[in-house]
Parts: sequence; structure tokens; C-alpha cells
Amino acid sequence: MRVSLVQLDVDPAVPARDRLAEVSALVRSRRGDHLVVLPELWLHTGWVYDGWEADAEGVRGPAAQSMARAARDAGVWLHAGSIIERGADDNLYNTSLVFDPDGTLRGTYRKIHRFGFTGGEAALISRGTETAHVRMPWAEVGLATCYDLRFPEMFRRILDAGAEVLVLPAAWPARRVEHWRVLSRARAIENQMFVLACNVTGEQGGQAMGGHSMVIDPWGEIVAEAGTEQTVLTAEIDPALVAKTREDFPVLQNRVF
Ligand SMILES: NC(=O)CCC(=O)C(=O)O
Repeated sequence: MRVSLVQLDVDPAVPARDRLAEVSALVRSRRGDHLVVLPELWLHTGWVYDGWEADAEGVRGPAAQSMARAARDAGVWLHAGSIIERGADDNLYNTSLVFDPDGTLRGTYRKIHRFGFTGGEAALISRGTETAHVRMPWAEVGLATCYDLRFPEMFRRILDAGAEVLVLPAAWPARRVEHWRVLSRARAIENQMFVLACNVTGEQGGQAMGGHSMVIDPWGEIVAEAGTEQTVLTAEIDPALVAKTREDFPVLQNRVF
């Protein structure tokens, strides 16, 4: 399974329509990949919130339609990162979208753990309530977003739903990038699954973003890792390695909780 993580330099000064055009072209250029992954809130920006209320859209809105077309044109599965979703209840959610190679929306995930404590996302966005996963031809793929990474109990639930590969879009700052690296590996090791962790780079809201997108195997080895530049990180992964790792070193059989 050939996967590509698109680590984007999200510059809030660039108009969203230009970013949408650039990213659509990037996805279209990935023909030959099986799965393409975009980061968290690359369109609406993760750390500049003043446009969220006005720019939020539905899961079948213009951004979703552009991503559906790009997935179809490239013939790839596309985890389109997340958007600020306006729900039917009129609340805002940080929602991930997954399209198949026909451009059909096959999965959504509303971020459960919101970052910011008393401000930012935690104040402006409603909490998702359900974990989510998508069946792809090669593997069962679990979905989580950025700050979720700090809550291992959520990944156990995703594991119990059958996930073999976990996709994690993020807008994680450079200041805590070692947490990102360690926790992404920890989630792969403790759940014996692939982790595809796709971050942004550049600067948002006065802080440097961390980059270091990673493809991590079920043994916790880093198969590929980006630096801090905008790049497409491509790797071949073999989902059969999940069952082999779980069989060769069956720690999950010793779970008490
Ligand atoms: N966008 C986020 O969820 C940021 C998370 C973060 O900065 C952290 O956990 O640290």
C-alpha cells in the first residue's frame, strides 16, 4: 500500500481559495498512490480562528466537493484532513473527511478532544462523540485528530473496532514536536498498528508549526519522517505486518482493561 502524507506550509495570509486550488492540484498529482493524507484544518487554519464562524461549511460543501473531485481525478483514497464543519445543529466541529477513488464520501470524524483549555478550539468548537474508522481495500483505518493523540484510551477503542492503520492529521506546534514524535510512536507500539501522522509546517498565529510528519510501523519503527519543509512524504507499507506483529509478540492478549 503506497501512502503519501502531504505536509503543507499553511500560511494564514494566503486566501483560502488559493490554498484550495494548490492542494487540489497536489492531490491530482498523486496518481499511483493508494492513500493520500492531508493535515488538520489546512483550509481554515488551525491557529487563526477569526474566520471559522464565517467560513465553516457542511461535509458536502464546496471544499468537500473539490476534494471529492481531486480524489476521483487522481484515482486515490483521500483522507482530506479536517475542515471547520457547520453541523445540522448549527454548531461548529473540527471534522475529518475520507473519500474513495470514485469521490464518494466514505467516512467522517468529528474531533473529540479539543485543544485550548479555555480558549481557541475548546471554546469555539463542539466536541465530537463517536470514534470512526473506514474500511479500505487493504486495511481497516481508524481516524483521530491532533490533540486526540494525548488520550491513549481513545486509541484502545479504535483498536477494539478493528483498526490496523491509524490516520492522524494535525496542526501541532514546533514547541511540542518531541511530544508529537514520542506519542505517535507510543500509539503505534501499544496498539501494534501503523500510524500515519500528517502535520503542517510554517507559521500560524505567531507560532512555528512542527512538521515531522511520520509513517510508523506496528513495531514503532519510523518508516519515513519529514523535516520542517513543505513536502510529500511517501512510503510503502504492508498492512499484513499488523497481524504478524500481533502474532509474533502477542501483548494485546494480556490486556486486563
Ligand atoms: N491542534 C491541536 O490539537 C494542537 C494540539 C497540541 O498543540 C498539543 O497537544 O500539544
